[in-house]
Amino acid sequence: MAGFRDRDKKHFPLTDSASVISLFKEQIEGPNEPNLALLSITLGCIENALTMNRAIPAAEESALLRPIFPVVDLETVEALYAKFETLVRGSVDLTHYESKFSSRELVKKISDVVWSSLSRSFKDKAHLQSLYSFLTGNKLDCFGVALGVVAASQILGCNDIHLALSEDHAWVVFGEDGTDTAEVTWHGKGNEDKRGQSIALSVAEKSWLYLNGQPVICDRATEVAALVSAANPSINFTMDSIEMGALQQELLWLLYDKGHLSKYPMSLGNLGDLEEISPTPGRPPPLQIFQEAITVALKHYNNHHVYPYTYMGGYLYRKRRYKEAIKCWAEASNVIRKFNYTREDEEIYKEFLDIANELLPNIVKAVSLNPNDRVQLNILHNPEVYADILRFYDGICEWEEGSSTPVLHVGWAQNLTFSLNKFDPRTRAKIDVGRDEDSDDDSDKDSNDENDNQNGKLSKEKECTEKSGSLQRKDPQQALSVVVEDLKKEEL
Ligand SMILES: CC1(C)CN=C(N2CCN(c3ncnc4sc(C(F)(F)C(F)(F)F)cc34)CC2)S1
Repeated sequence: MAGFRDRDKKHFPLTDSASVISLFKEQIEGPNEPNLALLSITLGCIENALTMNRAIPAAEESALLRPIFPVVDLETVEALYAKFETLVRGSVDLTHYESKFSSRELVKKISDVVWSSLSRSFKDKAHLQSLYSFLTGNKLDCFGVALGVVAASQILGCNDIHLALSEDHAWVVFGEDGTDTAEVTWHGKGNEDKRGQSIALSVAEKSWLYLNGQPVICDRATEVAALVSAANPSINFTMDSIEMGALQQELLWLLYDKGHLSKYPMSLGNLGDLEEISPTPGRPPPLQIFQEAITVALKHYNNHHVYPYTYMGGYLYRKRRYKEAIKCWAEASNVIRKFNYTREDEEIYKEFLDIANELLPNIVKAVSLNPNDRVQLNILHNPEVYADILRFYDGICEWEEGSSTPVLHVGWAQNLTFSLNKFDPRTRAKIDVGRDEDSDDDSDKDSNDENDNQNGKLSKEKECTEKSGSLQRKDPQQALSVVVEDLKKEEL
């Protein structure tokens, strides 16, 4: 049972990042499980002090120089913790729930306790992810509600209730073997919340939002990693708190060294981004951390996570390593093609739209401006790069196939042709799209069709042929130009 123990209290008042690190270190090392409410309140209090109302009036120029780490008093944290504990224990009468393991009704009740305390103001601002925000402002974002439910569960002694994380949604798992699932928060804008409902396999099977049944299932230490990862050092659109970013970075390395990021690709991505901003001496370079996230996704999540590839692709793009960035985006597309697009997948749609309609065209423009740039080895004459761009688009076409909602529109086609036409025709002739030689025995293809049909996904050949006449994918450029024609017709 979590509680605010004397061993926790001895760290206070927290006066610098070292004291925060030692509090988290002791909490993670045990012997008791880390107290999520205590850590979320504490980190939220520090984030609030370091990022809110930081507009520095010119008169206080010296403020820019003076260290501003806030002092976190025991009284402040203890009062907020007691408020949360009173709310939770006062609202949930555990005598109504006799079972050793949690029931769906109990999970829904705990979710209702957090939910009913929320103010109605809009919830997609920053800094709404901690219990500090909940207890001082009755505001939480969708992640914060899920974390609050798990922190409340811990206070109630429901140690089977744990956080489940996809790349854009959070829910809980519970029950005897931890495989029951329940929505506890909302998702996106204008979607009715489904709190209390299970993440039925039918929904999870093909949608990116639920990662096809491959979410990150947290234990208490991974839940600490999630609340640390969710910390937000930004002061405003253009400025970050250096102190908050450094604290988040040190906490992530503490969790990394204890193995608590080893099944959490996004937290490794966050760490890689922080290392790019401010490298820690003696630690691996960002690229190695991003590679580790990809390896985790391959090993533990059957390569169903997109973000490990877009973390690395974004980094390589910023370093102007365009050939490698495009390779990463082709790999990201190789993941998304396994899903069917649904209307709640907007976040990843925007990610691919940005790559296709901003980043790729920027690269093609940049390298065509100075074709003799030895560094770029003029990627417009590199058949591998051209093939990767085709793979990138092919994955998005396959993502759309069998989906309830269309993905592509003529804007995509315009950018597609802009990017592809910049490649030298001889280069385009050099690639092999791996089309099958005309084989006599079509049985395996039929069986493929059959399997594909079962998953509601027609085979690429069949769908592509149907979509664009008797196309035999002789020439990829022809294939794409036919798809482009179709899209233009649809637009008219
Ligand atoms: C390559 C990128 C565009 C750069 N940042 C990315 N992030 C930033 C951090 N981020 C995250 N980083 C750590 N953990 C989580 S859990 C989570 C979520 F499940 F969606 C939740 F909880 F609903 F918000 C999101 C998320 C979301 C993805 S992906």
